[in-house]
Amino acid sequence: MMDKPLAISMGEPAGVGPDLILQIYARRAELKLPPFCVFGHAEFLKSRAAKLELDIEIGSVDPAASLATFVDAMPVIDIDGLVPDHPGKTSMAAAGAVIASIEQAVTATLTGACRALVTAPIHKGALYHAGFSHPGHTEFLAELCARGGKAPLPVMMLAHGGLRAVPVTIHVPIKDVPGLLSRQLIVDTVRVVAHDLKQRFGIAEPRIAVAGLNPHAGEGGAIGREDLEIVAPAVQDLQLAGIDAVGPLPADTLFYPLYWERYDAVVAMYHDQALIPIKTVAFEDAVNVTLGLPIVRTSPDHGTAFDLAGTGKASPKSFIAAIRLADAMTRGQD
Ligand SMILES: NC(=O)C1=CN([C@@H]2O[C@H](COP(=O)(O)OP(=O)(O)OC[C@H]3O[C@@H](n4cnc5c(N)ncnc54)[C@H](O)[C@@H]3O)[C@@H](O)[C@H]2O)C=CC1
Ligand SMILES: NCC(=O)COP(=O)(O)O
Repeated sequence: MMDKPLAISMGEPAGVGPDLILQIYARRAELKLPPFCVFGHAEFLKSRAAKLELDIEIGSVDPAASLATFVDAMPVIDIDGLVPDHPGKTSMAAAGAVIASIEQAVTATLTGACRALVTAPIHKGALYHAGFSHPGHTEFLAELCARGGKAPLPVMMLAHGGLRAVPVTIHVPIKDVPGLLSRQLIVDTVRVVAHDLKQRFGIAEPRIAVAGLNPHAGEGGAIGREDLEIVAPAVQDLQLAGIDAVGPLPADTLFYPLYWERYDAVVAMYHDQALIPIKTVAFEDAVNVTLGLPIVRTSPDHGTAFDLAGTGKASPKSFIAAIRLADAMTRGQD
């Protein structure tokens, strides 16, 4: 596997993803980065590199040729389509190439041509507008990994060092969260977390904290009954299955460092309950990892940052951390 490149999907052309890919490639030697290839639109990437005044070569290749090319030119697996270079301005015309770059990068990773996938941010609103029917990468990747069979349960995890936060429900309206939460979904999600922390992060016996849904985890049922009726029974099921899970714990105090540091992951009930704490303390460094897939996928924690696209001013730190984590998670695989 070490002789395979990482696959990077180019993300939303109007956002900072392409800028960061190009800037990071320009610093590949200084940062001692593992070789990667970019699934993207070569002419567009050349245009953005020129805007950013980056003096780099871009070579259109296939994944197999990427390792040799990486030293002298950024290897690009060229995606067909029309991709205008307008930082901060989405184009319906580019949606096809954005989606195809993810699809082709997943195929290359599933077939072993690449060793892991790192995705640059997409603009979900722009893709929905163009007819994309998946809420985000996380759910789309599960469908692509199904390869005609049953899709795995994809689990989003934001990680920075020992702080790992997982939402049980992901890209759903907040009003739907209580109805979507079920004992089975919590059990299945925590099982995936426990499995992948063992297999992919080398944590022999993961300790998992499960947050309650309601303030103060429902205060014994007085402030909402979901914690009593759904979360607590799920935690009991997990404990009976030999998983070191505790909860429901009050979500507001759970992210106090002396509290979360007792656990290898915190499983929260909805997107913002998990992501706000980690983005507050580690926005520039945290990485988004999708658990539950047959491939390793990481991503920077931030989005398309249209206000910074084309300026060269976006921080590359989370993207670099995503590359390093994908590398570390697949190092030593055969
Ligand atoms: N993995 C993915 O594909 C993700 C995609 N998104 C998408 O991104 C779009 C915009 O989302 P927002 O909520 O506005 O979040 P955002 O992360 O794009 O921007 C939020 C704020 O953080 C700043 N920021 C973001 N990245 C930065 C960087 N690397 N360096 C310095 N400052 C940075 C932006 O300038 C902005 O002020 C949405 O469509 C969302 O769905 C959001 C998160 C992840
Ligand atoms: N806020 C993180 C996020 O929405 C990332 O979603 P995905 O595109 O990685 O599924």
